[in-house]
Amino acid sequence: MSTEDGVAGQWGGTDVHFGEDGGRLTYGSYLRLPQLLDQQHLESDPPAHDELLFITIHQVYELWFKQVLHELTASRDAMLAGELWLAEHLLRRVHTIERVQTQQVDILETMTPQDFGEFRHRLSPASGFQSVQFREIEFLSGAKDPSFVRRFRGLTSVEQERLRQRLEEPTLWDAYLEVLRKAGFDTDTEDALRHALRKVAGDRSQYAAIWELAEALLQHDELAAAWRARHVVMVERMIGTKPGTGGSSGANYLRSRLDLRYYPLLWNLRTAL
Ligand code: HEM
Ligand SMILES: N[C@@H](CC(=O)c1ccccc1NC=O)C(=O)O
Repeated sequence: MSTEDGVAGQWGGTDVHFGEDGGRLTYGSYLRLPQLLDQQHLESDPPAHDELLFITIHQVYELWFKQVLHELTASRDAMLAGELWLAEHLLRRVHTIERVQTQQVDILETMTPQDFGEFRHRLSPASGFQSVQFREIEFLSGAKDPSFVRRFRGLTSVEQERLRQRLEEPTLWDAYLEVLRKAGFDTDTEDALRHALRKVAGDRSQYAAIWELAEALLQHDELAAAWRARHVVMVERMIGTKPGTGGSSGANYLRSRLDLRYYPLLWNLRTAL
């Protein structure tokens, strides 16, 4: 038996041509690989070896941001529809993606400051500060800050519209308040809300789903904070105290954002437990 016969036998004894079922869908056409793999264009000339890594890492971040927005939007809508198990299930998927995103910093840190320096000067005034999806995640999570929209330079009208929409629509926190109201809690004042959160925390057998949802929100908040902390340390390693290509003070600006929390009341609750 020839090697060819052996392979054919293994796959059912017929002459199989993988992915040629009437010339329809293939792996590459389904995943749009010709398009996807043609989107890495270096600014450096002659090409700096590490610029491909820099572009790839950022593109992977943006793909995960797209997925995170998909899941967070659905989680918010599940809360509004009273489907608490689904809201929690989707948030847990988001946590897993967020952990991977923070770990990706390890890959970028295999680039030295000297090798980054070969193409960094070509990037100005572009910067991660201009990531629309990153800002959408912040807004949807609960940290709406319209001043970021004003500070964006060079947004397309589609991007502007996406951010405007995110500023208008309910956040994950708004949806959680709706969950509390449906369970009979008063959420009109901050005091009433604190009282509701303490009550949920104090009777976990009665409010299991509502408590677990709050824990999943807090986890999302903690993982976002972990990414910010990891990013700023990477920045110090790469560029020290140099100003950023986006026009900010660099690491100093990023440090000013480390205290950001999406759900301060869930953190304050800890002191009262
Ligand atoms: C060599 C690696 C990196 C360096 C040196 C760096 C540096 C910086 C600096 C200095 C800023 C402040 C804005 C400015 O440029 O003035 C910034 C902001 C930002 N960067 Fe990076 N960055 C790096 C990698 C990344 C990666 C991989 C991502 C993933 C998407 C990212 C996302 C962001 C975001 C979202 C902001 C805005 C943060 C905020 O406003 O809170 N950065 N970065
Ligand atoms: N802001 C960085 C450059 C940088 O990292 C960057 C540049 C263009 C697009 C995305 C970037 N990533 C994060 O800021 C710097 O100042 O070195």
